[in-house]
Amino acid sequence: MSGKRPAPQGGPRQHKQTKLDSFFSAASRPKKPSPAEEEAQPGPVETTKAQASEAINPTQPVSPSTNTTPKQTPTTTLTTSTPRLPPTTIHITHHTGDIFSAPPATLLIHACNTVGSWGGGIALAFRARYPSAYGIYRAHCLRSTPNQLIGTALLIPPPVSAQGKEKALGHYIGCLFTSRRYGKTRDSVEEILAATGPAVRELMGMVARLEREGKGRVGAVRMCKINSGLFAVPWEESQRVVEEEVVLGEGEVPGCAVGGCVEVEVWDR
Ligand SMILES: Nc1ncnc2c1ncn2[C@@H]1O[C@H](COP(=O)(O)OP(=O)(O)OC[C@H]2O[C@H](OP(=O)(O)O)[C@H](O)[C@@H]2O)[C@@H](O)[C@H]1O
Repeated sequence: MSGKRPAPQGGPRQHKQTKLDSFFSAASRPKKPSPAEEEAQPGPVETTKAQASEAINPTQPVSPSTNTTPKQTPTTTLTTSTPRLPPTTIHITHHTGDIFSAPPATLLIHACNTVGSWGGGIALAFRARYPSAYGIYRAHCLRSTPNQLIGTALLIPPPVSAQGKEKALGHYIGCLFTSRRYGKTRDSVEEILAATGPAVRELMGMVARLEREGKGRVGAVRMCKINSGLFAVPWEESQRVVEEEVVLGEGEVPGCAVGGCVEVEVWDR
C-alpha cells in the first residue's frame, strides 16, 4: 500500500518565507515536463501546475499553463517601487459543523497525498460523496510523479454529466498536494508546510482562471483543518502558512475575494 520511500530527510527545505518570497516562489517552481496525452476522463476537470491538459469535458479545467502568476523575474525587481495590483491574502474564519453541508458552488478544500489515495480521514468522506472527483484525482496522480505534484493543486468542478447526487451537490473540490505519500512515509512537517503555501496559491489561481474563462464561479470557500489529522501537522502552523505566506497576485484572485481578502471558512466537526 504505501510506496517505499526513504524516511524523510532531516534537512528539509528551510521554511521561513516572507510574503514576497512566497509571492514569487510558486512562479519559480520547476515546470512539469510535457503533458501526457490523456484519455478523456469521465469526470470534469483537472490541472496540474504546468499541465496544459484540459479538455476533459464541458465543465473544463483550469489549466495553469496560461497561469497569470507573475513571471519569474530577477529578484532585484522585488524592491522596485513600481505599483502593482495590491496583493490579496487569505483570511480564515472558523466554523463548527459539517463541511459538506455547503451550498452549491462552494469550493471544498482538503489536503491530499500524491499517490492517488483517498483512503482515510476526511479524504475517505470525499471519496464516498464525490466518486467521480475521486476518479479524476486518482487519474491525475497516476499521470505524474510525487515530485511533480508536490506543492501543486487540482481543481475539480462539479460534474456536469456524472451521477445525479454528486452533480446535485454542485461542489468544487480543491485538492492540495501537501505530502508526497501518506502513513508512515508521509513527508515531514516542514515539507508539508513548505508545500502548503504554493498549493493553496495555485488553487486560488485556478479558480480565478476558471472564472475568467467563464467556465464556472465559486461562491464561497470551505476547507477542513488541512494537514492536522493523518498528516499530523499542528493546525495553527498550517493556518499561519495559509494566512501569512499566501499572497495572490494579478490573475490569481477568485471572484469571491472582498477588499483584498479571500475568506476561507475552516469547518471542523
Ligand atoms: N469525515 C470527516 N468529516 C469532517 N471532518 C473530518 C472527517 N474526517 C476527518 N476530519 C477532519 O479533517 C481534518 C483533516 O484531517 P485528515 O486526517 O482527514 O487529513 P490530513 O490533511 O491531516 O491528511 C491528509 C491525508 O489523509 C487522507 O488519508 P490517506 O492518506 O488516504 O489515508 C488523505 O488521503 C491524505 O493522504 C481534521 O481536522 C479532521 O478532524
